[in-house]
Amino acid sequence: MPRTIAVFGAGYIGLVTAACLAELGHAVVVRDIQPDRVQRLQAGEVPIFEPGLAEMIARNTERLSFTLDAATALAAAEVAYVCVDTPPTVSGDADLSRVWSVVDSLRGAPALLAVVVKSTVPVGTGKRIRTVLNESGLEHVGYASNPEFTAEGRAVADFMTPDRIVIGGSDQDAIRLVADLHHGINAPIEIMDVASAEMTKLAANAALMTRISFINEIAALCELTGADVELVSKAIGLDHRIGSHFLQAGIGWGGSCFPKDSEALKQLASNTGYHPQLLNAAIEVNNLQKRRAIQTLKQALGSLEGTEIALLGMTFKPSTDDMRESPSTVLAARLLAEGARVRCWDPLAPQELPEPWSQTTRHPRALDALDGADAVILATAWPELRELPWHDAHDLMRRPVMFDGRNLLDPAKMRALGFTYMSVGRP
Ligand SMILES: NC(=O)C1=CN([C@@H]2O[C@H](COP(=O)(O)OP(=O)(O)OC[C@H]3O[C@@H](n4cnc5c(N)ncnc54)[C@H](O)[C@@H]3O)[C@@H](O)[C@H]2O)C=CC1
Ligand SMILES: O=C(O)[C@H]1O[C@H](OP(=O)(O)OP(=O)(O)OC[C@H]2O[C@@H](n3ccc(=O)[nH]c3=O)[C@H](O)[C@@H]2O)[C@H](O)[C@@H](O)[C@@H]1O
Repeated sequence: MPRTIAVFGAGYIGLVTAACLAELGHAVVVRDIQPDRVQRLQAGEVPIFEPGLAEMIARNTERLSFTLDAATALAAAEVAYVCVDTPPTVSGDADLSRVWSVVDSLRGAPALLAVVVKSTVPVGTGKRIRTVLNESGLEHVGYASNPEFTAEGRAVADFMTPDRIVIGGSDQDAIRLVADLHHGINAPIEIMDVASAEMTKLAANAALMTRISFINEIAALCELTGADVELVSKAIGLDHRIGSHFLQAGIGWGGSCFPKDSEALKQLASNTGYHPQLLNAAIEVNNLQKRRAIQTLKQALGSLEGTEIALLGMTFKPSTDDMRESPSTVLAARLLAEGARVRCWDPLAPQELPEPWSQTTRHPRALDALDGADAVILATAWPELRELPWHDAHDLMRRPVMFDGRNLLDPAKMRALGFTYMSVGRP
């Protein structure tokens, strides 16, 4: 049955959730606190890039609207979806201030049946929200946790065809309501208590990032022993007990979630007196991975002082414009600190970026960034980089030195073109 839904937060998750719920037939009002963002959405502009999102919003305009005003969003809403950001505080714990601000705005909502939290939150948050709802005269309103597992760059597809839908709650009506909102999606629905749903989200991300750090550690051992991590990764992934996903070695994981969620889980553990050794190791391997890349380049060039380095790929992964916690940012900062000049290229990264990017030069074409460069780092696995005319690039570069941080290119071919070619965990 179609419902009326208020979605709080018009970011990557809020917009995808709103568009997909509208696509499933529900009427959705999205509320954000950024006037510029809301105005652009009202004018039919989509402020973030996510494949298929703009098209989905465009074909559901009758069922989708955008507002700055919480009361307008809640006027007829039967469900309030919380999709606001939960960034780290200075202590590394998740900052829940935006979640509390949404919960505060729910008082007096006339038609509300359930509050659903999709934002990633520490275990125990739902229990606290339940208490606050009860104290706000909303004891009749149900509560559910419905964590999100979509990955950026494929969020719309992931939402519509998920591996599973997780619903945490103790109120059967709220659980049924959230399950019914997903009518039309063919996926197992895992129903559990709120704390387990909150932990499922953090544990899923921790499992994925631990796998990447694991293969990056194996890559380091491959470098020391002459083995090839790409062959090893493929062969171990064929074991059905291991599986092939998230075993791609490279300069490490970044993004809006793995870094902050690993830190939040670590602090959650520390706050309960537990020392999360495996998680700490996964984080440490990831931090070292980016520094190892700079070390490798430094050894190849002798010194980075005064060199011109082309940094190709700025976003934390391909098919997104998201720069949050991108490994490229650490590479750019380290290169600048070593005295190098950095010229960068990316097809989707925003033009306006915080430090250290203003100290770099941005080129619209990868070949322009390579012209006269002493070395190139491939930092994001953009498919265009595979197609680049590397023969021409070789001739344009002052010194044809390459660090392929995503193992995108064929070492033998690049060496045959005359490159001093280095990658992650391959001879
Ligand atoms: N980005 C992703 O791929 C995924 C994100 N998540 C989780 O989803 C949550 C949201 O993440 P993103 O969408 O990436 O964040 P985002 O930063 O892109 O979007 C958050 C939006 O919420 C708005 N906002 C802040 N306070 C508000 C309020 N009181 N009322 C209405 N809107 C408000 C902000 O202005 C912003 O537009 C986070 O907890 C994140 O961990 C979970 C799975 C995947
Ligand atoms: O909680 C979240 O926000 C989301 O975090 C990740 O999604 P996302 O960060 O969008 O992107 P991923 O595809 O997971 O990549 C994360 C990082 O790991 C790196 N990565 C990924 C896979 C791999 O094999 N190797 C590797 O280095 C990527 O380059 C990227 O920097 C999870 O995949 C989603 O399930 C989750 O919902």
